Amino acid sequence: MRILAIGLGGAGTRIVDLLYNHDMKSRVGCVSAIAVDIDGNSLRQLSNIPDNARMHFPALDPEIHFDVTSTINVEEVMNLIQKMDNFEIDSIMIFAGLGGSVIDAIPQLTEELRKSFIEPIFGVCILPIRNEGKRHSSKASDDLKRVKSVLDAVFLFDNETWQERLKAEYDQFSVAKETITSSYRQKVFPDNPRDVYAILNEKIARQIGLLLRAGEFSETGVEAADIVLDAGEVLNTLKGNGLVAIGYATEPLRSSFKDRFNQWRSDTYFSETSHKRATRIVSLAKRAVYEEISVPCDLTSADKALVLIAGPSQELSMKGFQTVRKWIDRSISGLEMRSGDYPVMNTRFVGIIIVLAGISNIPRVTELNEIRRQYEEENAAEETRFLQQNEVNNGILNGEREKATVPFESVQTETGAGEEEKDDFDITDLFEDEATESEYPHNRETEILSEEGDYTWQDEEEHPPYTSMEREEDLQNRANWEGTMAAEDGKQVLNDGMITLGGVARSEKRKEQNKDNMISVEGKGKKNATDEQLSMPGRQERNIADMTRMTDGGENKGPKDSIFGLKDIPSSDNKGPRDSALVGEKISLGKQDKRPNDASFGGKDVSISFVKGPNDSAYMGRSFSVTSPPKANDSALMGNKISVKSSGIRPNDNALIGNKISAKSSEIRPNDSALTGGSVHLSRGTPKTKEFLNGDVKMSARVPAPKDDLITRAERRKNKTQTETKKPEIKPNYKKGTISSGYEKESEPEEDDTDDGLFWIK
Ligand SMILES: Nc1nc2c(ncn2[C@@H]2O[C@H](COP(=O)(O)OP(=O)(O)OP(=O)(O)O)[C@@H](O)[C@H]2O)c(=O)[nH]1
Repeated sequence: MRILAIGLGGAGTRIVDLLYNHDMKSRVGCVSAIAVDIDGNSLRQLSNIPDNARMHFPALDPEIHFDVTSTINVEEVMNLIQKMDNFEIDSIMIFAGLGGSVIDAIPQLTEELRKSFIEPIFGVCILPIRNEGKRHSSKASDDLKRVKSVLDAVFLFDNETWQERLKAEYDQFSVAKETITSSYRQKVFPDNPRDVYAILNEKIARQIGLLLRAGEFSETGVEAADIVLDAGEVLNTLKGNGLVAIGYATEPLRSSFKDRFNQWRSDTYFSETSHKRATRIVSLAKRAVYEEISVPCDLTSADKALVLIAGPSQELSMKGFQTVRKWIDRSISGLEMRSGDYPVMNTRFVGIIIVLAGISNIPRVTELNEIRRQYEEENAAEETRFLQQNEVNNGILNGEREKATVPFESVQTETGAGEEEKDDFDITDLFEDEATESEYPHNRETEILSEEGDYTWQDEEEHPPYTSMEREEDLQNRANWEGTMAAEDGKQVLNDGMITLGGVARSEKRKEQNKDNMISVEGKGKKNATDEQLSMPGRQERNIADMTRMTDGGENKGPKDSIFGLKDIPSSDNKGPRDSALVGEKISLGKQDKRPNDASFGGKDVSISFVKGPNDSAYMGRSFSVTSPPKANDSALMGNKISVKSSGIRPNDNALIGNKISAKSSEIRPNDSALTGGSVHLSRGTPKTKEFLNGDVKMSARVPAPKDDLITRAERRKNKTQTETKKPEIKPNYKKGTISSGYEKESEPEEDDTDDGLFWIK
């Protein structure tokens, strides 16, 4: 899927920078990137996005109030986008950190983009870490509501979850390696925020990048992509579906000499280990959904899903795959589930990607909303107290001494005065308080309060403008978080130059208040093991998913179409399967009254007799045998081995493509450039072309002669044979996976260049 990636702010630009880097390394070229920020320092530190694609909009004076939406000139951004050499894109993706300031530009930017692009616009948004403070989390909650309402879908990635998870993983790894003398093998979780972000960004870029690269080729014409996935499949899963999460889990395959040797052992060996391979796919899927997911969520609240498995074909267990499909299909609340398997040769990994779209239950989002609610309540209480205190002060200034001496709880609390101090109230205390409090940015609210007499930030949809003062506080909170992270390990905080800290001084008291504002959300238990799983509430009135064995389709109700597959599909049932129903290693249908309609057949061995002909691009697989059907019309037959017997009507278009084609007793010959393949056998043809037939192409008696390319090709082949030119075997460009939109492209053998699975699928 080709995208225009727009990075906004520190988080957005850094992630897009990395995504762009991965894209260049993979030589696929499906990402066109620009970075927009108000922080020039952060922009300068990017290392991959070209300079002319970085846009810096400095605030006139960061110390005074500035509005991000007017600071960032959206028209200039649009000009740059239009000037860019934009290839045909399938969608636009905007990357930004929730709770930051630059994300405020999304609504405006989206509005402009929609004027020029009809492609869907998605967001990739980062949820903040808890320690960044209540105000930050509260703004993140507001931001999410706002961007969700203007974008077609929003991918979420939770910094908090992933930071904890990776830290636990690193800790576990270091403990495990303590016995090893060479310290360089120890992985230590960094305490520098920049390095933490770098690790998190790597995860995000990998999850998103792999999904994008699936289905793209390198421009050089070299078959760099092993997976071809129709971008439409991904877009259909995402579009109009609110919040999206991606789960991505991989497992390295053992590559000892013995294992390599075992690859050449008999089929019996593989059948013995088939259960093991199936279990691996299932456990990878569980990991992808429960552990390695961009934001932990309730699977049963998802509306749509997309499942892809990839790896060496002999390791991809169809049984495991079908079990996973069935599990996901039954678990999600919606009905749409897409899936595909992608055999990738020469890789040492097996992996799975699971995309869940339209999720309604994401605990972290609920938590942010709750923090926002609490924060607003606290703000309201504080403002009320402040107003009351102002009134008291005014009373004192007006000489109303008695009014000032009225016991006032909040004043006592603020000053820490005990009961005995009640009578010794000193007017100077109030002035001190006033001086201290004057630093609090309350002017606007005070005005509102004095006018309306009550606090009015109750409207859920009303978002108070994000002032530069608030921004400074956020930055301060973030600095606290950075400090805390370092302090945990007793290490010095390094100045990473990545995040510019604001320069507005605050009183000690205000800092204390900030501390109070820090949330104390019920902490997650420290993860001790990586296999710890989230336990999500199960869905009511659903069968318990069978994760280990193949499950029957269900009692009296017919199984969903997507459940068909595997070895055999019963041939006696007259009710034809509906949709993309037939996927499996071996499919056999006989005497069906009703033809299967859509792109129904995908599998290794498909055998169909006496069926009402499938009409679309129905047959795709390795080996086909079609007996006496009405003609297959479109580009129907594609596979390694195609055999058409007694066809009443010829297949017309570019119908036959495969390694080995055998058409017997065809009454009418295929006319167009119909026959393409390594080995073509037509019987009952006219003898006149015999002189041209050589090598793999044979024609006998009564089939009308092919008059198109075939003759030329046969002649060419003959000449080549005569000059003893060694001719490489002709292979079709595409080899079928198991869904209609998924093709495996055969690529040159290529060694993995990393051991982390990053480029094992390009
Ligand atoms: N994963 C990840 N998250 C980041 C990164 N930088 C910042 N964040 C998170 O994103 C949130 C927004 O931060 P930024 O993107 O730096 O904010 P901004 O939009 O540039 O606005 P400022 O508030 O001016 O910094 C922060 O609260 C962090 O939680 C990063 O490089 N990677």
